[in-house]
Amino acid sequence: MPQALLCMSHSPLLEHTNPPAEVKAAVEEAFEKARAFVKDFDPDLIINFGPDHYNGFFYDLMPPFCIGYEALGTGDYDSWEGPINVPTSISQDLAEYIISQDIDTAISRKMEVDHGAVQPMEIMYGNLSDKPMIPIFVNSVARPFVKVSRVRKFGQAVGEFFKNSDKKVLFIGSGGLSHDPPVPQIATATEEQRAFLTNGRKPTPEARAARQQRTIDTAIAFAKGEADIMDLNPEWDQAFLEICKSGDVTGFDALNADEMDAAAGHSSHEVRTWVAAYSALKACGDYEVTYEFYKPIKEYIAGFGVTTAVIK
Ligand SMILES: O=C(O)CCc1cccc(O)c1O
Ligand SMILES: [Fe+2]
Repeated sequence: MPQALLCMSHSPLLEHTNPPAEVKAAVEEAFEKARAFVKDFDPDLIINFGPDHYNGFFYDLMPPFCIGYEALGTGDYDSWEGPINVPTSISQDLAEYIISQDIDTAISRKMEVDHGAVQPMEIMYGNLSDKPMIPIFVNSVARPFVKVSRVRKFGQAVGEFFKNSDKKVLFIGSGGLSHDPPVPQIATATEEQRAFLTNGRKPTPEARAARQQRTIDTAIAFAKGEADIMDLNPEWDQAFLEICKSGDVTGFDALNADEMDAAAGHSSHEVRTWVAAYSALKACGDYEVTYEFYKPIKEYIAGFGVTTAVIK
């Protein structure tokens, strides 16, 4: 059965800040195009490569990759909260296949996934309880990072597993492109932030609300040119989109984490989810990108991209 791909940026600010009406309309149109694509492809199974922002994964135990056997949404920023419809036996077979290919992966029987992982599914389907989905965590904020070539090989192994599947599989990647939202980094964290990054699971409602308000305030200031975060980088984003469209996923290998921090912001590493998804699709066959949307949107703190692709 065939495979397809949807990669898109996410932002918890979609419902919290107000870009100009034409920008909102353009984003809504991109979502509509993506929904039509997904509806037309009508997958049996979703393989969802998602990041996490210290809602499900912390420095008490930080794997580069983790396959969810069972999972639940953390509900941060009013995202999906509670159980997700994960086909556990397929997750298990996938993990067994990946390690048989000399690629390591963590697994979780209770994986917690945040807004970053669930937002594409919420936009496509409105819930995470109907369509079967295997959540795959790809570490995209917490150093140390594996090389991008490793993410490509991990994605490739996932793709190979589904190449001859009897199910129609949609690979989703969620995140990016250039952006630098106010997520603390371990290297520059205060004592209080270090404690949160290591042990911040199940925040109090007050702590969660404060964190969310800080992001919203930063986005509003950023749009006015007044925030102390790095600018978006449309040139970097376009170059990344060119690699996606080239069909040569080894082109991702040249991405380097230090350079990405400097050029595209400390959350640009979320494109690792795209690298994994595109590499998975490529393992199933030569692909073509059938739709691309891109706009740098300060109110969402995101170089905002949406792409779809199919096997040629
Ligand atoms: O509070 C957070 O954890 C960061 C929220 C956030 C903001 C803008 C773009 C993103 O991709 C994102 O995840
Ligand atoms: Fe994010």
